[in-house]
Amino acid sequence: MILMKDVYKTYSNGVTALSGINVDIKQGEFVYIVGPSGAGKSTFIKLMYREEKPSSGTILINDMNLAELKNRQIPLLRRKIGVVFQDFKLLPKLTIYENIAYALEVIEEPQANIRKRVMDVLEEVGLKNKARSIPSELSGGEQQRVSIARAIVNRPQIVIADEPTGNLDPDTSWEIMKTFEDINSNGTTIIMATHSKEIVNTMKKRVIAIESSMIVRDQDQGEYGYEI
Ligand SMILES: Nc1ncnc2c1ncn2[C@@H]1O[C@H](COP(=O)(O)OP(=O)(O)OP(=O)(O)O)[C@@H](O)[C@H]1O
Repeated sequence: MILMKDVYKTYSNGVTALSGINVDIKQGEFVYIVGPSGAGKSTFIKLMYREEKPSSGTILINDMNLAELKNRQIPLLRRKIGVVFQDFKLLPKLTIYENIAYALEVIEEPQANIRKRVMDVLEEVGLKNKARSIPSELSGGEQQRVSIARAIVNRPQIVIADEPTGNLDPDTSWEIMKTFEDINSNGTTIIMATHSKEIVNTMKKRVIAIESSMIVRDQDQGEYGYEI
């Protein structure tokens, strides 16, 4: 379902962020990406949703080869993948409803379906009563739940998250992790970069560790493995 074969990524400034990456992630897996700052985790994630292109190698997402993907095909990929960021990336002037509806409008979902789909997903994350609020009226944890709702409103097969609890306190982080577990229990693949030792060690999922641009560990029911 997600396959990387001999993937390299060197940025235009000459920094090699990934070298010789080989990985195979099956539908329904929950995978943590761990490793020191600057190791290449965000780059690994950006390659999967085609924010960045590999310098060489093959990346297959459901048989779609991202290295060969044309720009006009990117919306097709984004229907399969939802993305959640540390800083939420909500549009500050739009309501919660509009923020989520926007994700459906850009993929040209028929208007008639949008209202029901947005309200359904807001119910799933427990924020139906916040539909008319704007992001600054919500707590950090609520804003992150909105961004998760936006990521899953297309019912993607894969959700990728780059340090989604990085700006949240421990209790709120656990609520967010519960939401990700619920999404995963419906068969959605989750790939999450994190610096949270406590979360990784408690959840006992597959752990891929990246150090200095290479995968140095790939364990089922793995541990965080670093002191901080
Ligand atoms: N757009 C870019 N242009 C040039 N170099 C970059 C770019 N993005 C990242 N890098 C470099 O690539 C390397 C890997 O960065 P990356 O952001 O993937 O690391 P990371 O493991 O996600 O780090 P962190 O845990 O701090 O978020 C770093 O040396 C970084 O400076």
